[in-house]
Amino acid sequence: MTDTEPAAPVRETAESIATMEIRGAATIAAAAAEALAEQAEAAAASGETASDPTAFRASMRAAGRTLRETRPTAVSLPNALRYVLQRMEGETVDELRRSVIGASDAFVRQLDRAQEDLGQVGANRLADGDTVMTHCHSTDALACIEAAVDQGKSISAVVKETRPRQQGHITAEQLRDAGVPVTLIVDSAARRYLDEVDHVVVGADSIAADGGVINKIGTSGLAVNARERGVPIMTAAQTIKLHPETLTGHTIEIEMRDESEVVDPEAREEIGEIDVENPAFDVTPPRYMDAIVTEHGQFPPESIVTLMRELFGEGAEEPWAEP
Ligand SMILES: O=C(COP(=O)(O)O)[C@H](O)[C@H](O)COP(=O)(O)O
Repeated sequence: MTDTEPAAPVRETAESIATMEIRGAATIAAAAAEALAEQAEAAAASGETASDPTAFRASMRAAGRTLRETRPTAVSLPNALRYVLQRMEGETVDELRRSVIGASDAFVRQLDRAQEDLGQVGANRLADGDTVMTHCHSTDALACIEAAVDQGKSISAVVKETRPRQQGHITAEQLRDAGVPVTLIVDSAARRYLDEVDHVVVGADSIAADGGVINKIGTSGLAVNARERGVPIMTAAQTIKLHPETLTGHTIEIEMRDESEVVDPEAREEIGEIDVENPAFDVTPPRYMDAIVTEHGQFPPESIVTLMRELFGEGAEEPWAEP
């Protein structure tokens, strides 16, 4: 490692986030915070960063930039980096190291607690005997369903497979392990099954100031169909999913992923000269979402801006940027 090049654990975490071995907004946030703690340990142990607080700080910012550049849509990633790097303080390398490790630990603990708390709120919206429909794999959404089961409610699930990467299979396995009877369907069967469903529960990668929910591609179509069938839909999202930059008019970048996730290279050869596009996320307008469930309670999407201001003020700092 040179003094500005992040340590191996940061590079490995960044690679795992980019290739989606580590995925899902909350999991990405925890991994990023933990990688910063590992960077602090490594930087305090060797080279110029071990004796020079300025070099140490620069190496932490560089690690933040490497992690930030992996995936653009889930705001939990920059929010995690912000939380840890804003709490980096001290005159000596040892003080700086300890502050980073303390902030990283506190962040991960808060994530777990927030998920538990929002799970209770989401569970209260579900009734004994309900069938829920899910999209993609969201640990926040699963927390609601699992909490409902823990409350003694009998819940069953219709799980969308979620092309192209089929994260629905992970959801199906986890719900099965929680004792929830699961029916797995292809995405295009969702509308047909909505008549048998009492609630749609999804997660979020980001929530915009106007209450728009950014989540796995297909969420917005599901929400429109759910509204048309009269099925309530909630987003389970802890507040690290609130996107502070949208308070000042910025839009959220939708990640475009490689076409090989949609068509395998052999089939691609055969298809020849056509465009293949693979947007990973979409935006559900607030009017199609019934509630955003957070660790602070549930909110109508249009009022989420109040919570966002309270938690993030008027904007977003970038403590990983070069001074
Ligand atoms: O859209 C996805 C995952 O997309 P990908 O698989 O592309 O990362 C999830 O619904 C959110 O990230 C919320 O997940 P969680 O509730 O676990 O934060």
